[in-house]
Amino acid sequence: MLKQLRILVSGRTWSSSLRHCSGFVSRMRLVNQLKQDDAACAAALQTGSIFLFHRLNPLLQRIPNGTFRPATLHSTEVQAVLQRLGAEGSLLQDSVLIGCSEQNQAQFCLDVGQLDQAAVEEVCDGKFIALRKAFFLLTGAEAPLVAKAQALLRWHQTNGFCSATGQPTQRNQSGSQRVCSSSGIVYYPTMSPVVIVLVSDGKRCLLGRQSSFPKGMYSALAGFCDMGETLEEALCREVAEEAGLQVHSISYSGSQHWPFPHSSFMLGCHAAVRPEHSQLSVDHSELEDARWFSLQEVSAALRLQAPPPRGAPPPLWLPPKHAVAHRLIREWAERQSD
Ligand SMILES: NC(=O)C1=CN([C@@H]2O[C@H](COP(=O)(O)OP(=O)(O)OC[C@H]3O[C@@H](n4cnc5c(N)ncnc54)[C@H](O)[C@@H]3O)[C@@H](O)[C@H]2O)C=CC1
Ligand SMILES: [Mg+2]
Repeated sequence: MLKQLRILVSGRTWSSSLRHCSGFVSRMRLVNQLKQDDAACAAALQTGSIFLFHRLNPLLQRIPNGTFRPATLHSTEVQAVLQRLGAEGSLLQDSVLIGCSEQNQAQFCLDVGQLDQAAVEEVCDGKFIALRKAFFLLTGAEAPLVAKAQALLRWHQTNGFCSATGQPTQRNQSGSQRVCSSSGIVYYPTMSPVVIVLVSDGKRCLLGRQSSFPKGMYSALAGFCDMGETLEEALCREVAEEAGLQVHSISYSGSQHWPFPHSSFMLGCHAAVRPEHSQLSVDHSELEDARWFSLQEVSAALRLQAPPPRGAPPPLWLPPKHAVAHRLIREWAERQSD
């Protein structure tokens, strides 16, 4: 492991200090070092693994048990693909650092949108699949990494110019920042904070749906935080706006990065309303519908394994397992059953 680390950081002396660190600590320190040190990051790219995208769609491979995983190629394999398709080898340098594997191998992502999609798919034995669909197909732990990769690639594709001077911005080797070539202003990737809350009246939970959701799907209420708001203020405002309710007893559950529509930082909470104040007044400009659901209805939806067949009347359908909304709904159902 140390030998590998030394190669990755081109012999920098700090690698010896990692000898006493846990695997997790050494990985975090390696990623932090690679963000700051262009030469070390360029060296790590030569031995790293790469997640490929085509116009922000990740490359997935079907594995023998019928499930999907993101295709991860060694950088030498990506170079061979580029060569075979007649692309510039320097395209590899556009790779963006996304993390570090448990084997201390640096992980990158690269968008090959300028190459012919079908040709890359054939050479790599995979398919580029829209992230919304890929999110339902990926059951392993890689889904958050793929989401992070897409978010970073999108940020680079849309932040090529300084919003103060209009001049081009240049990225560092890892892609952790961009700097305006004229003013020196430094830009970092951004996320929008979103509060998401499962409201309960003690016996039932409140779920809503937007018209853009798949038929039958309901989720916890969510909304973007306004500038200057606390998490609690944003939560109370969103529930008041969308459902006409006043909540109390807010408790934090967990967070997640969510790549849609761009890059949101979801802050998941539970909250309560008094049963005598549970009369809904739904804002239909924001939500197509919002309703109270019983434990029985929610438990049945949690047991569903596959989407409802086309044409069948849709039962209650919940967001995918790795969405924080799913986690909030499951937590509520477990507490009710206790
Ligand atoms: N991971 C999960 O479990 C879930 C994630 N979500 C995500 O939460 C996000 C927010 O939920 P909504 O009910 O749509 O929010 P919302 O209730 O705040 O309404 C969306 C509107 O807010 C405005 N807005 C304010 N700041 C914005 C910003 N930074 N970016 C975009 N729009 C902004 C826009 O006018 C937009 O149409 C959604 O984009 C959705 O993808 C929603 C439910 C479940
Ligand atoms: Mg909303």
